Amino acid sequence: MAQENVNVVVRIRPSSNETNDETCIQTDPISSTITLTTNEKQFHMDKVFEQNAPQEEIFEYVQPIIAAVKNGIHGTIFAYGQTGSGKTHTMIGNDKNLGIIPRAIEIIFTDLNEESKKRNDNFKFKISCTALQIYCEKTYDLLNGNEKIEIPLRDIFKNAKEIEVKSSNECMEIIKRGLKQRKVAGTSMNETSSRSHAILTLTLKTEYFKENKKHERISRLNMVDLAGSEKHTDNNKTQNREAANINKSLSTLGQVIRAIINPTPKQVIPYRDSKLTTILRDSLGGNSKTTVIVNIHSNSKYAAETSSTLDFAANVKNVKNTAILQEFITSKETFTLKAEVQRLGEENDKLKIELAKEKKINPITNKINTLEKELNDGKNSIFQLENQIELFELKENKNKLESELKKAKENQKKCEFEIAEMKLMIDVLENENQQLKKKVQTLEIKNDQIKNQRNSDDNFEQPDTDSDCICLSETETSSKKSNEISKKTKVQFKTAVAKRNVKTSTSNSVDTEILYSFKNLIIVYDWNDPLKCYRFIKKRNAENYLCENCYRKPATAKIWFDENNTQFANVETKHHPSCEPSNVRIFRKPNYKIISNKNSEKKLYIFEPDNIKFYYEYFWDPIYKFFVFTDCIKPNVAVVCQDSNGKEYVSTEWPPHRLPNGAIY
Ligand SMILES: Nc1ncnc2c1ncn2[C@@H]1O[C@H](COP(=O)(O)OP(=O)(O)OP(=O)(O)O)[C@@H](O)[C@H]1O
Repeated sequence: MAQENVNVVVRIRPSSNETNDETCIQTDPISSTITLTTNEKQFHMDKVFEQNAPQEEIFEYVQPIIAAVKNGIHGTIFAYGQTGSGKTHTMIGNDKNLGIIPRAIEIIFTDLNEESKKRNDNFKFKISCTALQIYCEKTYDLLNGNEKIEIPLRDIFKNAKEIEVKSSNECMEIIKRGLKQRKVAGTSMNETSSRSHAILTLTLKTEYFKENKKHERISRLNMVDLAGSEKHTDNNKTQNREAANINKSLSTLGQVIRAIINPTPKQVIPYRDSKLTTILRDSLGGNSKTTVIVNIHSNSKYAAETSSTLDFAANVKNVKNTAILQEFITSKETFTLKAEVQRLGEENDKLKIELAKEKKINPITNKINTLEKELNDGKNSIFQLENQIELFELKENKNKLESELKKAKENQKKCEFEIAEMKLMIDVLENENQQLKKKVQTLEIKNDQIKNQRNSDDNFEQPDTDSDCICLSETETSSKKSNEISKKTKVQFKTAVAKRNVKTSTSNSVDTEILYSFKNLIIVYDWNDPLKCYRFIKKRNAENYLCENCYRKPATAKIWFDENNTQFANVETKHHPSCEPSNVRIFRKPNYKIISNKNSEKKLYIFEPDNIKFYYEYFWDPIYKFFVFTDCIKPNVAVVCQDSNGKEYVSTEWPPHRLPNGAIY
């Protein structure tokens, strides 16, 4: 669960009938800001309750904490402030104006009873209460009927008397009786001033079964009415001692809060420096949802106390708590076995008592033997049941581990399959690479031959005279071009590429021209649209070529030669998945340049349509009679064609399968 700040609200008590009722505060209820007019200090709170705020409104505000407690989360509500500022009024109130404690008890009982009815008794709850007071740094139990017995601080809630209550009325009666024992006295500022801190705790235990599992939740609601803080006093000696002790515990409370919000390395939060902070340990910086109600006077006479109270409030607001759901889940079997263990344990205890009695009253050995045997049987049963519990828990653990192992194995299989696929792909690429190397070698030999030929003939191609011009004016997109190309152009386009015939198509397959063939790679035209093409690759030793897009679901393409020894590809359209073909794009001058260098090596430069500083460099393939670049995994080809008017243009797959080069000028 996430951390959340302690919630801090200010409640201003109505001004008393004093002669000087000049106020020392200004409030802004919208921004929940309170300003001390004496020093213009501003304090931002979570909520500011004006003087006339009724008890219902305060209770409404703390309802989320009570709801959380009902759902298994610890909660604390405490009132802090100067003596006579309205803490007891806020927490306990009177018969006409009930405070938070009686209202909380009432709503908890009502809601849990309703829940129990609603869930057809698959919801049980138990509520118990404790009431403590801390007076002059000693902790007393207000429910044990003897106020003088101090309870040891260690495990205070175990040592305090906890009374299970069945109804809100019973609970209130017990609490009222306890509170009567609380130390109160008339001070100069409050006729019935609380001279002790009162800590009332309700412990809620709920249980229900869900999917054969028992869910138990145990949460506490602490409701604290602190003793009043006052520095000056004109009271008697006892009251001065009380005031000193009250101030000591409240100043430790302040130190604890400052230590929580300004932590330093190796520093220990001084919770144990006072009884109050020891008990409230979980409520401040611990496992609890906490709201602090800060009660103040508005009268300027109390400006100094009000200021220090608001300083305290501003500090508490920075304390962060982490409230965790207090739930314990046990499977039904474990629960039943545990109950059985408990029953046998109890039986065992009874038997022991009986045995002891028997020994005293009647020393007949037979009876003793029988009882001892029963006792041993009981012990054995307990031992067996405990073993069963352990076995059951181990089995549960084993099942969990097995299912985790199964998942891990499945994952491993997936990974192995992926690795196998990758290896296959690497094989194909390596094969391609080798073929490319061979091709380069062949080209180099060819090139040498051509050079020799040219040297002898002195008959080489002149460089293109337009080669310096790179200005682009017109680039035709494939879609536009697709509409423009006439049937005749198509035919010419195809003829110009490879001078091959389009074969007749059957329903399942079509014979088509090969735009480019590179042993393991063929690029063929889309049989319907010469502005689109498909790429097919061949696995090692495979007869057929596979669609490069949907590599795993092969669409077969096979290379054939007709009677004129013309190469063509037969593509099975039926099995071809709906892969997007690559676009073929047409470029017209000056969007491309063909340049021959001194060695008569022809190169084609196609300029990036959107940025003429970049270009793609293609090398002339003298064998296949088109341009190609092969320095990437997927070679691209570009063919020089003529349209119906005899105008030259370049057709190529677009965009190419690599990044463009830098600008040439
Ligand atoms: N909001 C309020 N509305 C009406 N009466 C109030 C309010 N707050 C306080 N009072 C009255 O003021 C008196 C003093 O209040 P209360 O005893 O609650 O103060 P306190 O902060 O608990 O003081 P101490 O710390 O001395 O115990 C009581 O008579 C109480 O009824």
